[in-house]
Amino acid sequence: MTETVLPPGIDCGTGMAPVHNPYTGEVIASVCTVDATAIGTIVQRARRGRSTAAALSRATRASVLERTARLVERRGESFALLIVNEAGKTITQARKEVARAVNTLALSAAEARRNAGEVVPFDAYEGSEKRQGWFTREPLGIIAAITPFNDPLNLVAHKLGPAIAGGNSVILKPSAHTPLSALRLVDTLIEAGLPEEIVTVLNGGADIGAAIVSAPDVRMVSFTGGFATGEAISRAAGLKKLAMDLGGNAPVIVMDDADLDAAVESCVSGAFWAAGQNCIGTQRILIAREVYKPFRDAFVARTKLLRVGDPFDEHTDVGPMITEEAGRATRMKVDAAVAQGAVLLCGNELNGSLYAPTVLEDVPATCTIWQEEAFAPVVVLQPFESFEDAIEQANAIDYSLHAGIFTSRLDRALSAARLLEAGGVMINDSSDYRFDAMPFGGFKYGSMGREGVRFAFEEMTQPKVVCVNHLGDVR
Ligand SMILES: NC(=O)c1ccc[n+]([C@@H]2O[C@H](COP(=O)([O-])OP(=O)(O)OC[C@H]3O[C@@H](n4cnc5c(N)ncnc54)[C@H](O)[C@@H]3O)[C@@H](O)[C@H]2O)c1
Repeated sequence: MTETVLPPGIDCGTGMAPVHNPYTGEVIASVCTVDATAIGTIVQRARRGRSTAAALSRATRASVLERTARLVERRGESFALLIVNEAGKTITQARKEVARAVNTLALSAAEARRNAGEVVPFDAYEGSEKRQGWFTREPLGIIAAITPFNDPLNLVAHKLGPAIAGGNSVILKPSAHTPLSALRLVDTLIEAGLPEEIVTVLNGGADIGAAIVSAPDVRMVSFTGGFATGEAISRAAGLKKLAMDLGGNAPVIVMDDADLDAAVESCVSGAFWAAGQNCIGTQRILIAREVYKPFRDAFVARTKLLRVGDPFDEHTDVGPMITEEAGRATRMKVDAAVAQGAVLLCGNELNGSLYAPTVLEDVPATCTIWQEEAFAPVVVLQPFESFEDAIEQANAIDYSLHAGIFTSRLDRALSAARLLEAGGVMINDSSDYRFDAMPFGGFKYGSMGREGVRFAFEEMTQPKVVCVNHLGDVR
């Protein structure tokens, strides 16, 4: 499949860029790219979009989003195939992503109808009894949305849905690896009735990304991606609102009283879903010393059963990494850990872009694979001596999106929920559980703002207070 996809409304300035299937390496499409010289035209269009978007009633925004959700659902299989083709997710995982995107769009429509502001209780305070008022939620204007490769549809829906619901215009730059799902989603929004100038999709890399985030008319940058890119964006953006959904290195604690079978099953999925290219994927499993050996043996045995291969095959559990280079970089990090004393229990084999699910133990805490986000199908097993030790090890890393704990004791579960420094604590689930309506984001380094439709909607709108002074008596 080779096709030319032009972003609506912008001329193809710098030529075409190939999009590759990560499994076969085949070019599946060519997309028109733009560079920083196009930024003036882009912002001009976004300004027009801003006025159009703000003038749409909430009812219109909601019905466009509802129609889009229905269209995406109806064409679910074709969206899923596109995700497999450009991102290399397995077909089963791609179908789940489509279902989640439908929900994200439907939630956004509901938010457009629901979240209209609040009454401000002026009259409840002495001295302001003569006043009455409320606040509304107003659009911010132009929002720059920058998205990563790993959930090429749903993470785009998480930006566009709330932004449109809030009456904003958007300049969207999806990952250069996976622009096709984003382009198709925007086409679908337009088909559902969204005026074209409200969303401008741009294909390209860091160059155009940096130009967008530094454009003065842009009021907010909503970014999902890695720490280094987040740092570059925060330096370039200047005085703009920033929402930063960055990486993780998620810990899951397995207590001695846990249901070990459930913990193994859930952690295998948590570690290797989407070939580990998942910001809340389980990277460090901390296991009570008493159950370390049975957990480890069962975990490694279960991991070895995973079928690695063609993501279009319904039976495949683990598809490719986004590029062969990402696989090579992962293997180097694992080799470095082994050279420093880590024990390889399985995996670390690279075949094209397929990287075998990898389990390590005895990893020195100084290793990159312990300290930093792997974003790969690699997991580290580590025993702990006490609950306090587990919490300390879990919290030792400065990147913190989600954490998990398996235990049958309610007191331990609730203590962990209180003590784990993470944006979400999953009890009897691995770290990678996410429901699209919940507040989603990290604690600690770099994290700013929250996604999850209601929360993103609030980030992407601003309150405006209206206060009425009753000059006469108020009864
Ligand atoms: N917290 C979350 O919700 C979440 C979800 C998914 C992925 N992620 C993170 O995303 C990362 C993986 O995705 P990736 O490799 O695509 O991330 P990345 O940071 O390399 O790229 C993300 C996006 O930023 C763009 N970009 C690159 N340089 C830029 C610049 N200087 N200015 C503006 N834009 C620029 C890229 O082209 C891409 O569209 C991982 O770290 C993962 O944890 C986070």
